[in-house]
Amino acid sequence: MPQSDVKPELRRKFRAKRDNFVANLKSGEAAIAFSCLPSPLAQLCTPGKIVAGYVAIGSEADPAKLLAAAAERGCTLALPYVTSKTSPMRFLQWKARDPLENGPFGLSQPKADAPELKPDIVLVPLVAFDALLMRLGQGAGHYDRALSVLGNSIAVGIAWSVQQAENLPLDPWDMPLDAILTESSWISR
Ligand SMILES: Nc1nc2c(c(=O)[nH]1)N(C=O)[C@@H](CNc1ccc(C(=O)N[C@@H](CCC(=O)O)C(=O)O)cc1)CN2
Ligand SMILES: Nc1ncnc2c1ncn2[C@@H]1O[C@H](COP(=O)(O)OP(=O)(O)OP(=O)(O)O)[C@@H](O)[C@H]1O
Repeated sequence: MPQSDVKPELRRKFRAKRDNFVANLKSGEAAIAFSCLPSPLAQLCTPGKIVAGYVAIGSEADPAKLLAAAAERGCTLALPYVTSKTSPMRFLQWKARDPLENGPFGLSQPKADAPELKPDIVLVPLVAFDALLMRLGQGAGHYDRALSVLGNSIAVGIAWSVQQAENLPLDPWDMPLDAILTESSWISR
């Protein structure tokens, strides 16, 4: 069976795990999670680097404080912009106080006319990851397509530890991550 056919069930399972984990987090644990850049990531966030993040929805790990820390270090920020499942994703510039607009799938996105940027570092949302640093996303292929054309960018998955899967099913287009940051660890090659 094509690997894609087993992915929907895995998405359901790991979204439920993530929801359950976040619902049971103590408020102190939630407050410190993803609140500062781990040193390998801080070292990459030098002035002028372009760092793309995302606006978390639901129980996704929230990179907002990591983005603020990168901006504090002189990085330029970008957020993803999509219009549908099938159209390619672009990264648009975003500054801390710029207003966001409602996009599809309940997303908050920069205004469509913000400048398009090519990120050096991409903080990547995910549904599940494995020890080989492969990821399962929302199923639209937005990040697989974006990462495949970005070339030298560094892709860092941001996830709760319960999102780690034994072995994810892989399709030929799946793009590996360079590292994963969870609330309790930094996993890299
Ligand atoms: N916060 C966030 N922003 C992001 C992504 C993401 O995963 N998370 N994306 C990653 O590609 C892109 C948007 N792509 C998406 C593609 C499909 C669905 C989607 O089908 N969502 C389901 C509900 C998911 C759920 O239950 O958690 C839906 O709307 O039915 C969402 C985003 C860019 N921005
Ligand atoms: N580089 C690519 N070029 C064209 N289509 C692609 C590419 N990468 C993935 N796709 C398409 O995206 C669809 C979804 O792929 P998959 O189910 O692996 O998504 P995902 O990894 O969960 O999602 P995402 O990458 O958005 O987080 C597939 O139909 C696949 O054909």
